[in-house]
Amino acid sequence: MGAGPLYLQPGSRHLARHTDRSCRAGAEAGDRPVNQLKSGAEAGRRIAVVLFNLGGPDGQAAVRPFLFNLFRDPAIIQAPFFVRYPVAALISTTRAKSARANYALMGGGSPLLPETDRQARALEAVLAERLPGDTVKAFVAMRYWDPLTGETAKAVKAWKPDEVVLLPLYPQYSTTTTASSLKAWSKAYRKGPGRTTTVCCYPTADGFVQAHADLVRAEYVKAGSPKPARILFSAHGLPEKVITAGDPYQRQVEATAAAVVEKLGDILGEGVDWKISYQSRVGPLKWIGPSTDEEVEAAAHEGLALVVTPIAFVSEHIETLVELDVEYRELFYAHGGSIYARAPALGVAPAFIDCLGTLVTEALSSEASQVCGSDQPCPKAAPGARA
Ligand SMILES: C=CC1=C(C)c2cc3[nH]c(cc4nc(cc5[nH]c(cc1n2)c(C)c5CCC(=O)O)C(CCC(=O)O)=C4C)c(C)c3C=C
Ligand SMILES: [Fe+2]
Ligand SMILES: [Fe+2]
Repeated sequence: MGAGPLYLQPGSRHLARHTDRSCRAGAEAGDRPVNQLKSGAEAGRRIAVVLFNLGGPDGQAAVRPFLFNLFRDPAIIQAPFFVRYPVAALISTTRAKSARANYALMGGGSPLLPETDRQARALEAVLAERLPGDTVKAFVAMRYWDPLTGETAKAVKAWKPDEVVLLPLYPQYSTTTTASSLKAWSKAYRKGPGRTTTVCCYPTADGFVQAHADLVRAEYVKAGSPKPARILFSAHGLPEKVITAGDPYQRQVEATAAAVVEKLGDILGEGVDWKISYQSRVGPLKWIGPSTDEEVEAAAHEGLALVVTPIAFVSEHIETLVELDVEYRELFYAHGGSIYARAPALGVAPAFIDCLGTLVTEALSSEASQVCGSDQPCPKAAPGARA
């Protein structure tokens, strides 16, 4: 597995540039008056914001090649090239049939790109208001399917930005997602124009947490405010050895859940509790737990109403629309559960998009090459951060 701690390079230049302020919940910089963010010399900047996500097949024919791209990534399968390629070919071929059936439930392909495009347009609108005089364009770079990172890097180069802000749509940092995307970007954007600043992660950033809390509360109320009930924060799982090797993902997922819980004091308490679980296990390795299916089954047996909320995905895709909405729902009812509700992914929730806007303005006003919307310790030098 890609457990190499790419983000911990003691003695690197990045480490020295990582200032104290870059790891605070990022509200201040975005709230600063615009004229404090840019001097006259900087007025009229061309600002490219690059949104990173995993990507998903856009139709049935794309499922196998998408899976091949995913499994040949050394961040996902850590093995030499000559082992990884045949393994990727084998897994993508054997997994393609069931994966195609799941994508067919969503109309044939993944909604991830249209969802991400909507987020890109919403972010442009927020930034156009916050940075009048500058021209901001949000680009989408997917890791395993179109628009692939190399293609987006070419488009950004051609646009000739003065500033480039790298903004992963992974709130919690992982070597398997954030680092993999940023590494691909570094390679593709070598010698590209503009000053680059990387947002590493934002597991406890204000608007991100608030948007989650609002969506969970609304879903719980819509379900009739049942008691006894459980709010289940479901995150994508990872092999245990990735975490043991130093990946901060699980710690950051826990920090997100704790921050959302703090805002849900009005519904949590007597008769309503919460838990974290991990979904989407792939392959034979031991993954972190508890698993979402175990927790769904346990809640049904305990006679609890369940409100499941995706906590590490910011848009709807196969793991929300099929796993959470179809598979786990069926599992819950099969085990005698009564009420199963699912809070939507953040999508273009205004508080979330506003938070992304704040992360971008904070990055633009930062001297450091990497900023982070978190009060948690962050990876010191994400690949992609400028030297
Ligand atoms: C927090 C986000 C994600 C982490 C961490 C992650 C790790 C991870 N994923 C796989 C294997 C698969 N992931 C697949 C799809 C997929 N995964 C994420 C997010 C995270 N993955 C997204 C956004 C998507 C795209 C979904 C879409 O709508 O297309 C798939 C393909 C689907 C399937 O066949 O189940 C696989 C396979 C591993 C092995 C891993 C960590 C090691
Ligand atoms: Fe995944
Ligand atoms: Fe049962």
